[in-house]
Amino acid sequence: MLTVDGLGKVYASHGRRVEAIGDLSFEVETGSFVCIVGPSGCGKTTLLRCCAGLLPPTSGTVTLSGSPVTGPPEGLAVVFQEYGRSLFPWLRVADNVDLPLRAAGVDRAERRRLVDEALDAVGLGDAHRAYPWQLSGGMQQRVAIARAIAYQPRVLLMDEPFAAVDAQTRADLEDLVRSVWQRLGVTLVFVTHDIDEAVYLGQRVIMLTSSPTRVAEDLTIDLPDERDQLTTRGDPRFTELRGRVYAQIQKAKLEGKAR
Ligand SMILES: Nc1ncnc2c1ncn2[C@@H]1O[C@H](COP(=O)(O)OP(=O)(O)OP(=O)(O)O)[C@@H](O)[C@H]1O
Repeated sequence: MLTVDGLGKVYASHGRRVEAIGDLSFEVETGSFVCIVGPSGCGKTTLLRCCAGLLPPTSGTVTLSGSPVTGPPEGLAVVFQEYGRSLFPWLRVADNVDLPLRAAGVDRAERRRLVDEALDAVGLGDAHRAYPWQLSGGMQQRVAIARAIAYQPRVLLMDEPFAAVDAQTRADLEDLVRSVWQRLGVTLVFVTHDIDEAVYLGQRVIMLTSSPTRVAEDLTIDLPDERDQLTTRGDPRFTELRGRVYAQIQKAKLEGKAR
């Protein structure tokens, strides 16, 4: 279980004070898939960074399986939006995927197996020896996902990972992430500004208000577990759910402007 309890974050530098997160509390059950949406600048990245132990909260706590998160916890992986900056350009694809396993002290044979398996899973079984800059944006993001999968995390945090790829690649990557989640049983927290994506992917969608951020609504996505781009997105219930999320985000934006 990942628990965010009374989380607050204020950035203060050079005399400027930004209350990015007001007071956030929610729980993510082990093995579940939760999407987080909210207006631009409402603190989604800040929230993920606090969950990943990369940023200390100003108030409140994040706990993972009962232990307070005070630094990057073991068994947690993050996939960021900027794949271009998250891969090392001087390392080949396989070495990029291998890096966290090496750091974790996994033995050589096991590392090779995990790297092969992860690259196969993302459809890059033939790209081991390529450099990241030789690949398209979508392929680079696949490498970043492979690196996270190979590490076999218990918790995977994804921060707008498909924002910079084209629509077709994005649909493929969405399905890839759902299949990885189903196969690995990982706890997945996925931040996106795309309402349709959140409803398509998640079992729950947590909607945030504008800064200072709170939970506006925590919506259960009661669509069948087996999802595909055509049937699911054509389901009248999908349209209802996306309408509800859209209305909530519009409300949050208007309230943000009125503040
Ligand atoms: N390092 C920082 N120092 C000062 N202010 C910051 C810092 N990082 C973020 N902020 C501010 O905190 C607020 C929330 O930023 P954050 O990036 O978490 O939002 P977001 O919801 O992820 O945004 P977007 O949807 O546009 O990606 C913004 O007002 C931003 O300017």
